[in-house]
Amino acid sequence: MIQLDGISKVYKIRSGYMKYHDLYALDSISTTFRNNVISGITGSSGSGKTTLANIITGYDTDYAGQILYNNSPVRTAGSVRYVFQDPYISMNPVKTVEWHVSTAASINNVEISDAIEKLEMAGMDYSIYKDRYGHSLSGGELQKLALAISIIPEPEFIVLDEAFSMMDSITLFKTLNFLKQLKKNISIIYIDHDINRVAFASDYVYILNHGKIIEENYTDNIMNTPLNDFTKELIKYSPDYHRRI
Ligand SMILES: Nc1ncnc2c1ncn2[C@@H]1O[C@H](COP(=O)(O)OP(=O)(O)OP(=O)(O)O)[C@@H](O)[C@H]1O
Repeated sequence: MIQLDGISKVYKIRSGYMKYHDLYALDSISTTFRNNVISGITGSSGSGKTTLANIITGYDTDYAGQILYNNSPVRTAGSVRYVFQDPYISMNPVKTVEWHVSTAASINNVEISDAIEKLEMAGMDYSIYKDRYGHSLSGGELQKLALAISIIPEPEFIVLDEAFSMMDSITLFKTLNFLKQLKKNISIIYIDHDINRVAFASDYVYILNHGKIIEENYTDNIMNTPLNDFTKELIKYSPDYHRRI
């Protein structure tokens, strides 16, 4: 369980010569991400999703408020893994798939056969991909590899920040269904700006707007009886063939 208590993140934005104003990327967020569920976070561009992911994963430590990981302010090493938006940054382009998998296995003291199994579960055939270099993989393939690497150590939580944005719809469908198997062992925070994708994958949904959680609820409640006007807009304007103009 990850509990956030009054998390705020302020950027100083230059607004003229020697003049600055405060931008609240996150504004006093208090909530809980429970174990063994898929928690979906959505909201418009700039609403604070990546900022929140950076803080939960310990990537950004410059914030106000407190975070508790299973009731402790100290995050156990490796207990929360982060899958970034951009796999071209997180995966090494001049190393092979075999190198990525074996390195993740040895760093985390995992049998190579178990690490390969994780890759296969994430939808990559090891025998086909093992000699491929990072630079030769497509964005979607790299994103599958990044997901597999994140689950090799069996962390308590993974935080997926737009981590499947380059996948085609069939691969995405299979990957989101795979998350549903994963959640038995790994708790998941899934961030996506598309509320329909978040609703498809998640048990519980958090709506971020201007750095605040303006609504959170079980997925069916959010999608069928949204309370906040902004949530209603996110649903209304999410692209859907049946409502095309
Ligand atoms: N390093 C920075 N300096 C100043 N402002 C920043 C910085 N990083 C983010 N911001 C601002 O903080 C706010 C939240 O940004 P964040 O990247 O968390 O949004 P987001 O919801 O992830 O957006 P997107 O869906 O477009 O990735 C935005 O207004 C952004 O411009």
